[in-house]
Amino acid sequence: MASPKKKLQGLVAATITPMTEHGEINFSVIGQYVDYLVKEQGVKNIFVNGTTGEGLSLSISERRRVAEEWVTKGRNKLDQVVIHVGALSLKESQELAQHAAEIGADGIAVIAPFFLKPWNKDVLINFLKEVAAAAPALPFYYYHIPALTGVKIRAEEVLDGIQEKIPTFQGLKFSDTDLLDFGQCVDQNRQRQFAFLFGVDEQLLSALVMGATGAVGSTYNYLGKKTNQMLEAFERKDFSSALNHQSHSNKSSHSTVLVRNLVYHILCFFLLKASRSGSHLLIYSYTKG
Ligand SMILES: CC(=O)N[C@H](C=O)[C@@H](O)[C@H](O)[C@H](O)CO
Ligand SMILES: CC(=O)C(=O)O
Repeated sequence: MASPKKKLQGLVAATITPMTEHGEINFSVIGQYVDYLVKEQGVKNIFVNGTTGEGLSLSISERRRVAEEWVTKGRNKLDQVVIHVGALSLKESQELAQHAAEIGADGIAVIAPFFLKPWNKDVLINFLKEVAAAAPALPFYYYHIPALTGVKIRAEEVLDGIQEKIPTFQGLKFSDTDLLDFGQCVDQNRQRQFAFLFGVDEQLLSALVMGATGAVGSTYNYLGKKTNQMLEAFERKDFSSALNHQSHSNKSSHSTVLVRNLVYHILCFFLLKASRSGSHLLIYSYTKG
């Protein structure tokens, strides 16, 4: 059984799922990957099987094995391992939630079902509640990513009264550019100890101003160290350095795509030979600008 955890804060790397060139999961590099994140990037929290990890493109049995491997290899090295267990099937999602608890993960996160979509807040909350109930001892995070799920219910609305429905609710992973919605989530839950984890890496500084307590993102796989410098600058109220850090990271992501892709490809050379969803999402998102 998981013990009540300290709050998830700071940077959380959304891990890539390493693949062999034949499209099979390459479990053998996960130990190395953990060491790389901790030693080279100063990142000690991970988010597994999410968007970056292509969790929705893996089979349930693969998702279980990937989660197990990260938890095992991260033991005594990482602070927290959060497993994304969202799925279209409630049963599968519950199975993954229960499995995450059994293997000793530190939390679970769930996106909204995205094919037959919940049409209002209550329908969404009921789904999330059923999944959370399958892992009653694990902190639960709602993963808001409307651009990919198509579920546009504002996060502020979802959070309103959520703890009464989901006692294990511990925070929000907010992957959207609507900083008004994000700010209202923070503002209306000030007295609660929720984690407000921002998920649009390019706008993290703005989200910090609005009250983000941490960030989950793909870029922290290789910009972790630099982003930690930005967090430190923000903490000491050196906003001009913080802005320099953000601009620098963004420049490599959107204008000079090459620099960032180079770093990414070096990382991928060691970790990832193929991607389950065709061209890797990261490459897509880095080159789209
Ligand atoms: C769509 C997507 O993958 N979003 C990620 C988190 O949710 C981000 O970490 C982005 O990958 C990142 O901001 C780069 O564009
Ligand atoms: C960024 C993130 O949280 C994800 O890839 O799921």
